[in-house]
Amino acid sequence: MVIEDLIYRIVFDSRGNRTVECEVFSDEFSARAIAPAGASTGTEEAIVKDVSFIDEVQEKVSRALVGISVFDQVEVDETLREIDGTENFSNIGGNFAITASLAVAKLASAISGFPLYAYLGGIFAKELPYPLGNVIGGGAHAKGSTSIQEFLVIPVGAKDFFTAQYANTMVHKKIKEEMNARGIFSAKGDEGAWAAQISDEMAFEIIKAAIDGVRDETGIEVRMGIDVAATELWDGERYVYSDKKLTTEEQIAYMAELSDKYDLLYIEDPLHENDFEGFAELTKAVNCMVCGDDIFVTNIKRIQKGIEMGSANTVLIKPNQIGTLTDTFRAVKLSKENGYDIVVSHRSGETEDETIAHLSVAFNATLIKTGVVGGERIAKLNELIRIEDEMNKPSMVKIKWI
Ligand SMILES: C=C(OP(=O)(O)O)C(=O)O
Ligand SMILES: [Mg+2]
Repeated sequence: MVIEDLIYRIVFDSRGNRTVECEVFSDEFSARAIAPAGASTGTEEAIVKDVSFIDEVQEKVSRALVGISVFDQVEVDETLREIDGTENFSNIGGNFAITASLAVAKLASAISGFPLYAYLGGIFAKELPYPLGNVIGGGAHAKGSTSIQEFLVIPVGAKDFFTAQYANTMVHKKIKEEMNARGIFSAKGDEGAWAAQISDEMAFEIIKAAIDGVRDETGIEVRMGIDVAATELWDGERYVYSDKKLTTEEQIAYMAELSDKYDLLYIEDPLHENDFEGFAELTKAVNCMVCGDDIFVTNIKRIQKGIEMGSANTVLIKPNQIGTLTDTFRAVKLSKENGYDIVVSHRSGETEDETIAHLSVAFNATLIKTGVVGGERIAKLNELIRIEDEMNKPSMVKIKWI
């Protein structure tokens, strides 16, 4: 079965921005994928091409891909790389490339009759990731709120995915109650996390109260994590918070202190995107997941450098950072072969596209980072609930850090 037709159309994302959707056709089958968009993007990410180039890109991509077998994902992805001709997809755009790549995988899955997680992950893909839920947010996702971009929760005590997501929704609700009780006005940021004019310290305290409440009511243990998105704080010399400026050494000490004080299970981007040494120093100093997002950008060259230097122990996987499913898979493979955990992640600008739910299962991710509430986040979380329902006796992944 070959790709018979490929079209792009412009649709909208959760921030109301225009984005591209790719739809591919073969026989009576069709499948589509939509590009998400970041706000705190890594410098080395695949380039996002303006949607106004849609006709030109469609002409190039469809001419190249029509006729290729829907089951030859590597050929499809290498062809996308070839017609682009650059490392970072600056020609056809990573957004146009990833949507074609994922749409073809979804088409192949539809034709094969296997759900995408099974088509990609095989019959032994039977473990579900824990949801890493964003409950309080600031930084580039909600200016005027906290300096740390994301305060995250992981319901490690839940025995199944449904209960895990349920626990995260309880924490999210309790945080609102806690803020109301303290007279703090809050609204929602880009990812559905609560945004408020509070200090980072206050955010930790509020979340602690909320997860204690959930434990008392349900017996489920919930741990905390953060995405500092430190590149956004770095001014070239220091990390600039609303209430302090820290040197690299002070930043590392601060991260270690937070990890101790709040028993953090997860710290993402604690240092700026080019500080491989700082990442390595912190990874040695703490006993939790230290995850690289902007530093690795799902790119095997940068992940390889991190592995050699001992930077981080976890890799954030965002398919649109690298531009094809094949390169995403290579990033996952390299990370895992070297003992790194992986976390499959949404972007702050999202849509109803649920593909990453399947990727998280196919790739046996430890966590899926995709918010807690909001239609575009719930699309992925509910898909995981469906996957759990449809699987015969799935289990949750074992988190080696607990
Ligand atoms: C999801 C994130 O944000 P963005 O999509 O804005 O890069 C992140 O930094 O992990
Ligand atoms: Mg991040």
